[in-house]
Amino acid sequence: MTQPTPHGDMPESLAARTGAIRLLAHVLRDGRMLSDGASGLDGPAAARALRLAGLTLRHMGQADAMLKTRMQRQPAAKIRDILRLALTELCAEGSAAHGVVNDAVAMARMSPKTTKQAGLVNAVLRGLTADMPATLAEWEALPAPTLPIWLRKPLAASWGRDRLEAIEAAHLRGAPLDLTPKPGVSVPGAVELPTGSLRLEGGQVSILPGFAEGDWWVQDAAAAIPVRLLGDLTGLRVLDLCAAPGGKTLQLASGGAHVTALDISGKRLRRVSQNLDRTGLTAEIVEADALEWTPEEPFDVVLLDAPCTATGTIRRHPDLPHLREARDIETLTKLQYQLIDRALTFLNPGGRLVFCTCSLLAVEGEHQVSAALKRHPSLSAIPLDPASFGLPEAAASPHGLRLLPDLWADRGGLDGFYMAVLRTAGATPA
Ligand SMILES: C[S@@+](CC[C@H](N)C(=O)[O-])C[C@H]1O[C@@H](n2cnc3c(N)ncnc32)[C@H](O)[C@@H]1O
Repeated sequence: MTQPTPHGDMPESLAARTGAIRLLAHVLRDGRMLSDGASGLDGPAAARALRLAGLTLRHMGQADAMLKTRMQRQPAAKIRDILRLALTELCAEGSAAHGVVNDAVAMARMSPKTTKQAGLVNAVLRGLTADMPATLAEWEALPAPTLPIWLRKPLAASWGRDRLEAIEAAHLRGAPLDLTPKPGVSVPGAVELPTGSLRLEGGQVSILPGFAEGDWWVQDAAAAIPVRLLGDLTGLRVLDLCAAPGGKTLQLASGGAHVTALDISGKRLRRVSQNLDRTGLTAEIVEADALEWTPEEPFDVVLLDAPCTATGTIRRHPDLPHLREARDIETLTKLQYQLIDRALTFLNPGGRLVFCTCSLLAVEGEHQVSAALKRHPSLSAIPLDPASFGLPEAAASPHGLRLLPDLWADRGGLDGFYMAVLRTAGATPA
């Protein structure tokens, strides 16, 4: 007799695949992020569903190219997702063919709307799995998936075609698990990067040693650098202006600063509070629109990790190219410029503004800082030497540091980021 599972009578593999199909629909048709966790599952099946949906989004270009030659007409959207997932599992994961095909057919049969197309799913997948070596050779010979044209164009213009292709290859490889440790903390099995972050291949975060003790937090190695640019933080009054979910707030507090963590989103600020509780660190939390809020006293440092397209995090979030649009750039760059000007009004004379964005686009990084320096002639950019922060020379950039995901390919890469430190005129605070 079949034992009941946490997913009713469904085995975990079928539950995870069903969850992945649900997630693909959320991203591709409802425009929701994968991280909204809408698979309807929990525990290991939810984690597997999320991983499968992400893998399918990463390889969607290849799967679509292969499916196109095998079907005369476009099937229903859900059937297309079932086939994309199956093909990705077969070719990119090397999953066992019988399980993949049986579950794909079972998923097609689950709904009256798609059950009639179960035969098509079966025929296409049986055809592909009949000669797996040939199918794999065809998959391998396909061009690597590319970014949407609205992103490719500006990236090729800023970084060149070779670099663009290297970035796209890095997106396909995915990302390791990076941790930012409190001073003196190490994690068994983790490699220490020259920038100070600890790197693991992956794993369930909440069962890693030191999680419950709050010894570290999850933060991409690139995202951990902006705070490191500030050096000693002891006793400084620091405003983390767009703080949630709080990776940089934790770094600032752990470095001995008096931190005010402000964000417009109360929901996201709850994550900052949870992170502070777990790590035993403290910061004053403010829920406000930075463009309207005014502090009672100025700050020595403002860290502005501005809202942006987040295109630097595509290797972790393969849903982003499907959710963002070219028109987002204009809205976000306008907000970034307003936030920079607002942030400068919060500083003491001689105070420092760290501006950073996890974007691949120069308009959200280099151009913003160049324009701010022109608008405010008394502002200066503090020169940053990549080597002083453990980074390769390729990270050198006008006024700041530019990280792209193809850097450190042999170590597992980095998210894309731009960062600069600007100083206002006047006395330097102690
Ligand atoms: C890139 S995220 C910040 C990530 C964060 N610094 C970290 O390291 O975890 C940008 C944040 O800006 C916030 N935000 C957007 N517009 C804002 C505004 N007008 N005022 C304050 N926060 C804003 C968003 O809610 C979001 O949490």
